[in-house]
Amino acid sequence: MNEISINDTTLRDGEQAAGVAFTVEEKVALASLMDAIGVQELEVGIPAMGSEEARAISAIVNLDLRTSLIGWNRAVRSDIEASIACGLKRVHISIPVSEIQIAAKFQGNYQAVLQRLRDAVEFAVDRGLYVAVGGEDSSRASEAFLLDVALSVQEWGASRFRFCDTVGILDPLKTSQKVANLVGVLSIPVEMHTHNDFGLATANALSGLQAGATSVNTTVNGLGERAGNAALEEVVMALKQMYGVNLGIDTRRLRELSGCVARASGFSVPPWKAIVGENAFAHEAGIHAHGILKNPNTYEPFAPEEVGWERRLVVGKHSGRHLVSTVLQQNGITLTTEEIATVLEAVRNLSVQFKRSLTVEELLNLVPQRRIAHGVS
Ligand SMILES: CC(=O)SCCNC(=O)CCNC(=O)[C@H](O)C(C)(C)COP(=O)(O)OP(=O)(O)OC[C@H]1O[C@@H](n2cnc3c(N)ncnc32)[C@H](O)[C@@H]1OP(=O)(O)O
Ligand SMILES: O=C(O)CCC(=O)C(=O)O
Repeated sequence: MNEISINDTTLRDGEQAAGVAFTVEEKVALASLMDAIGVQELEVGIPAMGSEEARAISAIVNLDLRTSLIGWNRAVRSDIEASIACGLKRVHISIPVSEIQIAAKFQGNYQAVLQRLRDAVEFAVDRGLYVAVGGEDSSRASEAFLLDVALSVQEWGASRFRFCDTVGILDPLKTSQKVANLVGVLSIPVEMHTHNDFGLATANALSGLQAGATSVNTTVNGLGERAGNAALEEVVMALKQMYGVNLGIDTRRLRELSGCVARASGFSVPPWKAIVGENAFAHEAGIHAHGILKNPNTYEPFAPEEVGWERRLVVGKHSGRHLVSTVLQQNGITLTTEEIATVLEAVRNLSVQFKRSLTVEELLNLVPQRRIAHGVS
């Protein structure tokens, strides 16, 4: 793979998730944390929204972070002026490229789309801005028109083209073909923007990178429109672990970042969420726990500490005698094989009754009293 960089859009597409509204303070805190962690670029929001949004973007600009900051704009001069007013030096200009979008927004007039885009790109380039262009709904666009738009903006002075799978309808193979075609004709870098409507956002983002894209839009926790975007933590860890690409991001703080975004967005992370979910490194099942106790690599793709977690072994309905006896021994109790079997039976019954795993205290309460006295003495 080529050199890759992250352009995280938690503060733009992430915040577009229905029901999410960050305060100025939250946007500033999240930008600062992502900067501290080493995310290379942040799409900070939409200056044309004005009021609080513009205030938040200006406040982030004033932090003078190491990370590059880019604002999202329509192909409209006043949007770009709003970005300039916030102090941004980099603008992303979006334009619909599929037939369905152009019909809905530009009465099917392709020439008008190109004209408006040219006007916006040249307006921004003339003002000395770094200009990136996004082909909204690239995945449903005709290949000829997509290439026409991408080559045109390259000629007009844009420095990057974003391939958007706006409604998340691609699979990794189709993504690879479409992105390879684009990369093949462009000399400017291609950025991936993928949505998760079929649960393929991360896979498609990685596929685009393998096909030659060099920048990727992510959001923390996969937050974003509808089913969300490619998750920062998934893309970063997949690149690191599967492809040996280290982006220089402090992955040990990914869990902390996830918690901050969960709190600010008001949406908690499901326990089974890859990388940052609370069960990502928890083991209850007997066969798994037995394996983990011998060698954690049996059931963990990488060490939990790498992303800020600790391994958890929990006793519950699916546990076996190895885990139960290990936890008891850690608490000074050694039981006979028969006694372990009895405790295990009780663990199963209680877990079903409680509909959850047991605390260590609850496990100890299942041990015959005389053994506890014996074990502790
Ligand atoms: C796929 C994506 O995620 S795209 C990003 C979407 N994000 C958002 O919409 C969140 C922020 N949006 C907003 O705050 C508002 O929509 C604003 C400020 C951008 C515009 O607000 P309003 O003027 O009230 O317009 P409204 O949102 O109702 O309609 C969108 C207008 O933008 C036009 N438009 C949509 N995309 C583009 C584009 N890429 N370039 C130029 N014009 C566009 C629409 O055709 C419509 O124009 P019209 O008013 O002439 O019919
Ligand atoms: O940047 C663009 O052009 C649109 C990005 C986007 O949010 C999308 O396509 O879903």
